[in-house]
This record gives sequence, C-alpha cells and structure tokens, in this order.
Amino acid sequence: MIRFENVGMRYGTGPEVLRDVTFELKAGAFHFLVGASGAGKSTLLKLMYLAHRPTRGLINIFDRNLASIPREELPDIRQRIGVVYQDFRLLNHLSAFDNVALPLRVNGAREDVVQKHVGELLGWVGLADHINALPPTLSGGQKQRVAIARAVISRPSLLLADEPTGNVDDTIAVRLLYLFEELNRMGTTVVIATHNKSLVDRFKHPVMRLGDGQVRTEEDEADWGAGLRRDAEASFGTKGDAPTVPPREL
Ligand SMILES: Nc1ncnc2c1ncn2[C@@H]1O[C@H](COP(=O)(O)OP(=O)(O)OP(=O)(O)O)[C@@H](O)[C@H]1O
Repeated sequence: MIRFENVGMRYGTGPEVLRDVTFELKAGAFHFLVGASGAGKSTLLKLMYLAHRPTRGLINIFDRNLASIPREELPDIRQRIGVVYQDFRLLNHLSAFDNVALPLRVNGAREDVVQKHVGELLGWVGLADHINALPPTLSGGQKQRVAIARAVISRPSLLLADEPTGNVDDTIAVRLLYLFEELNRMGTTVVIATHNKSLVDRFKHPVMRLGDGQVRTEEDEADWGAGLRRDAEASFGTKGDAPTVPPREL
C-alpha cells in the first residue's frame, strides 16, 4: 500500500527533519506512529497524504511511484485518503452535519444515504446533540470528533490521523479507537500518530517509532520504556541535567 525508501525531508533550507526513512505499510495494516514532540510525525503523515514532496528518496503509494504520478492524477489519489488534521480544518460556516456530509456529497451520494450515515456517525462519536452546531461554537474535543467523522465517513482506503485523541477524555478516546478498528476491519489501512501511551498499550497494534529522523517498527511494547527514555534524553539531556525545582513560596 505504501513504501518509503531512504526518504529525506527538510523544510526550505532548514535541517533534515526526516533523514533516512524506510518502511512498508501493507494493505489492511493498523499502526501507531509515536515519537517525541518535533520528531517529525506530522511531517511523515504529510508526505503520506501528499501535502509535501520528499527532498529525496522513493515513495510508493497505492503501488505507484509518487515521482511518476502526473499532477492532475493527485486529487484522485488524495480522495482515497482520509486525514484527521491536528488542527481539525473544519469549515466554520458549515454545521457539524454538513462538514461530515461534504465528502459524501462531493462523491454524489444520495441525500437519504447522507442523512442516514452522517446522523449515525455523529451519534456514535457522541455528537447527536450538536449536529447543527457551527464549529466555532464547539469545544476542542467536539471539533476533533467532527474532524474524525469527516475523515472516516467515506471509508477511505487509507486513514491518517494526527493526534486524533489529543483533545478528548479517555472514555471518548477508547470509543474513537474502536471506530478506527471497525474501519480497519472493513479494509482501511490505518496510521495514528499519538502521544497517548495508554491507548498504544491497550490496543496492541504495531508501533512505528520516529526518532533521529528515522522510523523503527516496534512490535514489542516492552520497548516503549526504552523508546521514551531515548526521546526524553534526546530532548532534555540526561536526568542529571534536570532543572532545580524552585522552593515553594510560603
Ligand atoms: N512548515 C514548516 N516549516 C519549517 N519547519 C517545520 C514546518 N513544519 C514542521 N517543521 C519542523 O519540523 C520538525 C518536525 O515537526 P513535526 O510537526 O513533523 O513534528 P511532530 O513529531 O509531529 O511534533 P508534535 O508531536 O509536537 O506534533 C520540527 O522541528 C518543526 O519545527
């Protein structure tokens, strides 16, 4: 489904964010993508949903070499990819319902089908009472759930979600993971970038870890501790460098 070979990526003249990324995602896979803040998770997802081109290396998507896909064919490929953006990207002048309905309507779905599916899905994510709300009147967690519903409504071949549970409580996070798993059972390949260790532990899908500009696949959750320690040391130095806690004022 997706293959990266020695992919590098930098923004402008900045340092390489991704240095030498090589991995393969098989159709029907479900992976968590983890790594320290700033490790490049969003950047990797952006390459996968074709928002950026790599500065070097090979990307195969849906078994085609990205470099040889004509620009005019990219929108068709993007339509097969559902994306949950970290900043939601909802259309503020459309209701929650109409935001979620948009991908179906763009694809020419019948209005009775739209009404049924969008209503059911918004109910599932706990927004039955907010169907007609405009995004600016919703909380962060509610917006996030509208964004998720919009990304999954048309059953994409590939779902890429950037920190999709960052704004919701644990109960809703688990429910959203069940939704992603259901989609995966129906054939969608899923990649979820997350900092939520308890979700990764609970759902036991293979982990892709980004660090030092590279991806490693960790099947063994025991590696989590080592990975987290590596991330913390890379970001903050060793334990000995910890700042002194100021005394509590009396
Ligand atoms: N548009 C951009 N222009 C320049 N640098 C960027 C841009 N977007 C990201 N970066 C840099 O690329 C690096 C990786 O950022 P990215 O957002 O991919 O990390 P992340 O792992 O998703 O972080 P987080 O967990 O905090 O969301 C960071 O150093 C960031 O400053």
